Amino acid sequence: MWIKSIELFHLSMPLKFTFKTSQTSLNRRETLVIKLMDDLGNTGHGEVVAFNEPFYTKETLSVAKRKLINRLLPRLLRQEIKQPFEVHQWMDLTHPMATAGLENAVLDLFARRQRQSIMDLVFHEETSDKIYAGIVLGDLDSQSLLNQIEEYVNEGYVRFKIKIKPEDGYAKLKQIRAKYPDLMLLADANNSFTLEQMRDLKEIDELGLLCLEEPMTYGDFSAYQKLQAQMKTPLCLDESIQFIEDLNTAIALKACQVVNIKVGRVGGLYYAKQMIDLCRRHNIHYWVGSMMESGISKILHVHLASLKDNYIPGDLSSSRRYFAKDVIQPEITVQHGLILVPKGPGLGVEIDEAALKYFTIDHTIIDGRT
Ligand SMILES: O=C(O)CCC(=O)c1ccccc1C(=O)O
Ligand SMILES: [Mg+2]
Repeated sequence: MWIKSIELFHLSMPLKFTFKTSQTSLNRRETLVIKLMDDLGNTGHGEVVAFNEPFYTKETLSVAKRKLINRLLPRLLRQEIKQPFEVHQWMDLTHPMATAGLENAVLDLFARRQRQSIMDLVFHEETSDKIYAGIVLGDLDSQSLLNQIEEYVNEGYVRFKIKIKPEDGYAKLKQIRAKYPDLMLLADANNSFTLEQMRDLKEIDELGLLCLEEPMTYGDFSAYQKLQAQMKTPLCLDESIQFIEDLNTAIALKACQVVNIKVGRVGGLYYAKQMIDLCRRHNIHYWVGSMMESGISKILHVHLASLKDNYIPGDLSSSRRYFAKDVIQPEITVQHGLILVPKGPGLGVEIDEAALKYFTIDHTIIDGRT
């Protein structure tokens, strides 16, 4: 396969709500969309989901963009692509989200060209036709949390993740639990606790959470090891696991029981699959997160969540919860708590070109002469 044209769309999508975590506050989401076209006129899309500020991982959107324009994308025009994952032979993992966006676009293109779903191309196993959705709620006051949970439970959602910080995380979760004793509930602390707060952590441990995501400093596997030894609640790693080595270390130290898989964070579906294989071999649970992305990356995560041994429903909910409009057609919708997995070629959805254009704040054509 030869790639004939490459476009890069820098999107800015206003969020319908302010998303507050222990680390940041977001009211608009900027990402990059890579559009590739092959010699037969097929197209493929991938999204680069780095943030403007390095609050989550170190990679920023501006650095990822520069590297894609100057180095990575021009290379795609110079050689024949025989297999989608061969791009990893010449891309390193210094900017995993740039790498992932490029790989995802090549994969979508390759799969569409073969009239095959990306999941059939990459995983040779049975997948679900529909998956349970999951809501993520930011660090809101208790009353807003309770109101929103009620609203979403009434809409049919069954799984809730709450962003917490040490000051009031336990109090909020306790109130939710009191009202919803059987709700599928988890909490994400985004690195805001330390082992000094063991008393709070022990209290949280009594709430029957599905898991506790990233309580300790990221990458501090020895802190996770100590904490997991004292908690019944499975610890879940997200930002601490960026490379296969991180996962190997976590497994060796018994630092977690669960891993949140996000394609962008780990550098593409190639690495996500390796991590899933590793989790399966070591009886570590995995499930699928995501990061307030447009439908292009969200739907990829919906596909990944259609693997049948996901531990819990993912951070995957309707497009309209986040944005006034999405850039994919059909948008992601949730009915009776479920999302249908689109089974068509590639990502199984089309791009809404008008919406893509509407959200674009910068457009670059890569002609190979840069
Ligand atoms: O609603 C979503 O897309 C998931 C939100 C989420 O939890 C998140 C969003 C941005 C950055 C990091 C995280 C996280 O999982 O830690
Ligand atoms: Mg997280």
